[in-house]
Amino acid sequence: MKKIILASGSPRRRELLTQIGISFEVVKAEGEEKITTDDPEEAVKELAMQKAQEVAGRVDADVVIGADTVVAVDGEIMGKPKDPEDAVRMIHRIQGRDHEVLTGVAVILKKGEVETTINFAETTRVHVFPMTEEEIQAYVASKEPMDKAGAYGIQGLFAAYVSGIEGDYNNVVGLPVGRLYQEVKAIADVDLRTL
Ligand SMILES: Cc1cn([C@H]2C[C@H](O)[C@@H](COP(=O)(O)OP(=O)(O)OP(=O)(O)O)O2)c(=O)[nH]c1=O
Repeated sequence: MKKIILASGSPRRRELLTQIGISFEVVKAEGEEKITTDDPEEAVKELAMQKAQEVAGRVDADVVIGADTVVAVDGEIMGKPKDPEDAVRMIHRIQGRDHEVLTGVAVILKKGEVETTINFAETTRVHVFPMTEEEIQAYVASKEPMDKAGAYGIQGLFAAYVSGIEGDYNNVVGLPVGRLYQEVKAIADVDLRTL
């Protein structure tokens, strides 16, 4: 059996890869990633690649998958909230309007001496109902926002405030598994489920 590594500590990404029948191990990337651009698409691609490269550099594997998710609204990139006040600020920015969730994906594949890299960003538009101050405070008090980009989880309590999305739902949760699986098959001729 060839070795696939997910370079992410996110339980959501783990569940999504497992859901489509991929067997893998988790090795969380260490150190701080650095963004060198303020373009959200380029930023998430860069962050995902840094995570995948860090792990591929120290662990022997056939495939390493890195990912990073951010929320973008009016050109502002929002990662995870620093504290509850930051979470309140982020929810204020997205309530009652649309924003984008971007997940960058990086895959490093090694076949003998040949190394292939795949790096893309997937964007999903999310529409959020208007929220009252009480609703925002109660949502942040639930602690659900604290480990999530943009301070919300569409798969959790926050679903009560989502009126719709355009694009891949799994991308909002943290990994566009369909596109990931298909791109690896098309570009590297590798089936991640049977590798
Ligand atoms: C917008 C949104 C984000 N998220 C999550 C997905 C990611 O886990 C997290 C964004 O943080 P990331 O920094 O992308 O990932 P991570 O820190 O969880 O894991 P690692 O750095 O080890 O790869 O936000 C949701 O679960 N639901 C949502 O609706």
